[in-house]
Amino acid sequence: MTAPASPLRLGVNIDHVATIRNARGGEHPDPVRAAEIVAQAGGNGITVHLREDRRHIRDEDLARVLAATGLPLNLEMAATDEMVDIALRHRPHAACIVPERREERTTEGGLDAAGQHNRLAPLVSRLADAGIRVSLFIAPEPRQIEAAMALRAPVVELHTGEYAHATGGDVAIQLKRIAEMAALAAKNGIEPHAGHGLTYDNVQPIAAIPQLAELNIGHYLIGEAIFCGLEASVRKMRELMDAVR
Ligand SMILES: CC(=O)[C@@H](O)[C@H](O)COP(=O)(O)O
Ligand SMILES: NCC(=O)COP(=O)(O)O
Repeated sequence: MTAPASPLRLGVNIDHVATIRNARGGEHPDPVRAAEIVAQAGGNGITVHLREDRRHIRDEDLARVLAATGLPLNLEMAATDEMVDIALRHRPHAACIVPERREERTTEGGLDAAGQHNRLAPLVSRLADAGIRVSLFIAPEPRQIEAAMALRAPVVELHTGEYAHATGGDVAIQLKRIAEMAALAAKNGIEPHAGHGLTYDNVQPIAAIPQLAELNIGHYLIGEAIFCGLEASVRKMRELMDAVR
């Protein structure tokens, strides 16, 4: 008999509220208001990515977003001393280490945890020693899960971008990779999360993977919010996820 799947949390990435705000350089729309609406709509967490170039979320947003709701904050950040210092000052619930290339349009791949053990180990320790739950945003590959184990990361977030962009028979191949890596992570005591590029149309096969504990979804929800409002877009995503768990 298979064990029932555990509840699946929805973390809402509000970066692109700040993208729109920054387009005009003022204060509207405010990511704090977005965080409050996510809380009302049944989101389980807030995710923000403080990019090195500050193209959306900015330093001054962090304290305000943290104070806005009782929801846990997942701070996505590059593996740099500057970002670790910021995380230690703000003490978010979780810090998700992501790869960053200044010129990229979005986070195109996973963190090469396997190839950067020595660089990542002291950063992971500093965060963990401060009581911050460390997550590694990795491609769904066995060697990256093994690297997360070696780094004693309690969480991995599996990059779903290749799945989201797949077509035809490749969709099932990419889904299988994610399902297998979620199972491998869970078997080894690591809590698997997933995210990137998820939409109403592609979320359910991912949400049905029983080991996954959290999905982080942003760009699509903020885009849909333009048409139906943020509360409605979060509620609809929640319903789609709940329908398969
Ligand atoms: C790591 C990740 O997937 C998120 O940060 C998401 O991509 C939103 O930020 P960008 O759109 O700036 O990549
Ligand atoms: N880590 C993934 C995330 O936070 C949201 O990614 P996206 O839905 O904006 O592509």
